[in-house]
Amino acid sequence: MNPKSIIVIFGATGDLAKRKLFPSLYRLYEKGHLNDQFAVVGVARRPLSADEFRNYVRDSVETAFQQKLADERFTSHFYYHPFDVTEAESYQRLKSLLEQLDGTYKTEGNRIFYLAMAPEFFGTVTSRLQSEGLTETHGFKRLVIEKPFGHDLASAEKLNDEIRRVFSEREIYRIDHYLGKEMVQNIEVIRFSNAIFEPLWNNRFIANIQITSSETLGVEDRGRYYDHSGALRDMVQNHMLQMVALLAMEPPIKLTTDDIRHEKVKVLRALRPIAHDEVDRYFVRGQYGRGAIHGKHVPAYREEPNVDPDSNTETFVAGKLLIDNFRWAGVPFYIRTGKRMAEKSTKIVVQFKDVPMNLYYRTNETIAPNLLVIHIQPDEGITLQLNGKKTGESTTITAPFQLDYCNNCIDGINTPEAYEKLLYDCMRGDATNFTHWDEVAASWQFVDPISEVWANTKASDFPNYAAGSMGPAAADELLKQDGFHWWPIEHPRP
Ligand SMILES: NC(=O)C1=CN([C@@H]2O[C@H](COP(=O)(O)OP(=O)(O)OC[C@H]3O[C@@H](n4cnc5c(N)ncnc54)[C@H](OP(=O)(O)O)[C@@H]3O)[C@@H](O)[C@H]2O)C=CC1
Ligand SMILES: O=C1O[C@H](COP(=O)(O)O)[C@@H](O)[C@H](O)[C@H]1O
Repeated sequence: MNPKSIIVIFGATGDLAKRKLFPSLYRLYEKGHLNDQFAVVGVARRPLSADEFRNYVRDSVETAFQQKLADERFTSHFYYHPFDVTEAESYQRLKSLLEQLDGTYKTEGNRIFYLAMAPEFFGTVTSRLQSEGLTETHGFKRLVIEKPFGHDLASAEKLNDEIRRVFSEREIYRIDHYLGKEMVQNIEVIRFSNAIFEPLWNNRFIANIQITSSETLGVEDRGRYYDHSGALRDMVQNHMLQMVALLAMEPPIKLTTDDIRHEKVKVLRALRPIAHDEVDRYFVRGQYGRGAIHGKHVPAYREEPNVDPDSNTETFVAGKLLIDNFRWAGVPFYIRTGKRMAEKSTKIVVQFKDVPMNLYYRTNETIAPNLLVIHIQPDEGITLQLNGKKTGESTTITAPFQLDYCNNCIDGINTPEAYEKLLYDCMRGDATNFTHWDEVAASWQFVDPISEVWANTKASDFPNYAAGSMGPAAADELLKQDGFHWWPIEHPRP
């Protein structure tokens, strides 16, 4: 089914639209997932003509794919409507444009409003869309909303109340772009379609689960936003907890949006709350100092543009999460994420418990644990680490070996970009890979006490990790005290 819709992008001249949204729409168009019954209207303040905007879109696509567009077929679907979203009058002209385009492209009154602009505008835009009649349509109306969805539970509730006055929960698509990643979507398939995993997927057989999402980039030009956010709000509240939920949820009754979300919410609600006086025991914060990444010297976080030179903001978080339910009681989920780390890598390592009796036991030799590694990015695939006889040695000497499947090594397969999948899902009305309000609320509830403690206590040791390292030593201690260690994130492909 090819969806028909007008997509209104608020913030169409911004970084997100340019780097992600236009290229993703182009890929959908090129693959034939969009028929000709679609139009995109860009909204931003700067005065561009329709032609200038189309050139801007063309440029963004050509930059993303490093190839020239052959003709104007794709960009001819784009329109531009310059106005300041805080001014009520301009919405009437936008309304007329949408009605006119609806006739031209036969989009049956279907409208997607994509808020790709600063969150302070989310409430204003949604209420104006209603008061000026843009949401009165005979087709569907949907709201796509970018992160951050609030900066704590109270602000998220306020924002949610504002948008729920205009859009029902079913019409709201809260973006978490990790949910659009191929291998994040693969987690449930790996778990629920393999007879060898599901029986072992519990506290009887799993020792711990580790999720690492490390970046080599610093804050780039987002210092103003990031210095008020930090890694806990920027990455943990959303992407990291979403991955925890997918790894820990019960098998849903059916693979429907509601059933999957229901199971994820149950996990987030079962996270053991961290009391203020327990934060130091379960969580570690870090901030990068100067260092070198892949041989290039980079400045400390406090030296980045638009960052307070005395900033207390964390650029790294490691945490130990416990899920208080029958399946996971006693199994630590370790998470870590940070900027300016040694590698760009997102990986999940499931460490299985040791065999009950080590027949190959020798005083100075230990048997390696079985590991299931889910490679999210940049490499995609899974590795299963098993043990076998060490070649050429007697049967008492074991050695680990890896069964390796590489998803993005297959010739001709070009994994769709997360935004491409999410835009297409939204156009088709599939909200499975978007976050429900209950998930957002439960995540903030978990994260809030940690950010409260960190906001109120100055980290005396910041900066406490060098750019280009794997974070502060305390993150290693977190696992060491439980008898574990972080598994390496580099994974040389054969
Ligand atoms: N960039 C990214 O990689 C990511 C961004 N996000 C989120 O996406 C959203 C957009 O981010 P990003 O694109 O980086 O932001 P930018 O600052 O690059 O872009 C903001 C956009 O909003 C427009 N704008 C600002 N004020 C007004 C106004 N009063 N009326 C109309 N338009 C206005 C700007 O255009 P003009 O100046 O012409 O008005 C511009 O198009 C944010 O919520 C961000 O958190 C989420 C994940 C990643
Ligand atoms: O949402 C965000 O994610 C990016 C990391 O995304 P990835 O797809 O490159 O792993 C992060 O850089 C950014 O700070 C954060 O807002």
